[in-house]
Amino acid sequence: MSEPLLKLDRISAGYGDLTVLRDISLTVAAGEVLCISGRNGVGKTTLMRLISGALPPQSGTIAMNGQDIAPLEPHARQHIGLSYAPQDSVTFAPLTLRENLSLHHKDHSLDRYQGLFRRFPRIEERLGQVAGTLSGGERKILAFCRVMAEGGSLLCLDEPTEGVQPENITHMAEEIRAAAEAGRGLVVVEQNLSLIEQAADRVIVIDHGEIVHQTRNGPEMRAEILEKLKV
Ligand SMILES: Nc1ncnc2c1ncn2[C@@H]1O[C@H](COP(=O)(O)OP(=O)(O)OP(=O)(O)O)[C@@H](O)[C@H]1O
Repeated sequence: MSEPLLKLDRISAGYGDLTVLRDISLTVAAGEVLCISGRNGVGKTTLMRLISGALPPQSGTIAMNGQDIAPLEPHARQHIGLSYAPQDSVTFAPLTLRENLSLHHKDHSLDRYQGLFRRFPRIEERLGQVAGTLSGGERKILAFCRVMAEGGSLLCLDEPTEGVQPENITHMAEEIRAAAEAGRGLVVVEQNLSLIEQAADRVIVIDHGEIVHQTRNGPEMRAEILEKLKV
């Protein structure tokens, strides 16, 4: 059998002496959407930092397509197909939307965004506006468009829907499903149950740095997640 796109085996990670994640094992296959949910401060962003390469593991292994990626810096992981949109969406405030979307591509072309512009027409309408004047939700959509167009085989999105209105959450879910159907794998940290229901194949709930529940998307999923999110 082929190796999963992403495999974490018994990972622990944290900051200095503080261990935030304990004994995390998970896989993501090509064509699969794995959502990670959990209450505030339980380690979801820490997990994304670990996958993206911003944070080294304290123990355990992390592999992409069977290759140990622990030694690889974030840019090297990006080079082998890992695209990451952090929770605090990286947009360059003094630059226009056009520049935010195009400067990191050699050809500076916006052609790769045509499908995304159809789903999020306000982004295309405002290409000449500087990103610093966007609302919080609009900035999240801009960052979402940028990462979805990056072309990575593994997309990691940290709370893409924060501050985004329901109609656009549905559009994000459609894009996520389309990416999965095109064979990409996605890890999406998300609290929004609507996005999870519309986009996930599977969901993992983290609490106190450990996986406390795993389930496939289905009629019982919402109730199971809500039960695990109870304080
Ligand atoms: N740079 C850091 N140094 C020390 N502790 C940190 C650092 N970043 C995060 N933490 C701590 O790690 C724990 C997990 O934080 P993390 O951001 O991973 O949580 P989260 O599940 O993403 O939360 P939220 O849902 O609020 O975004 C928290 O207790 C946080 O205070």
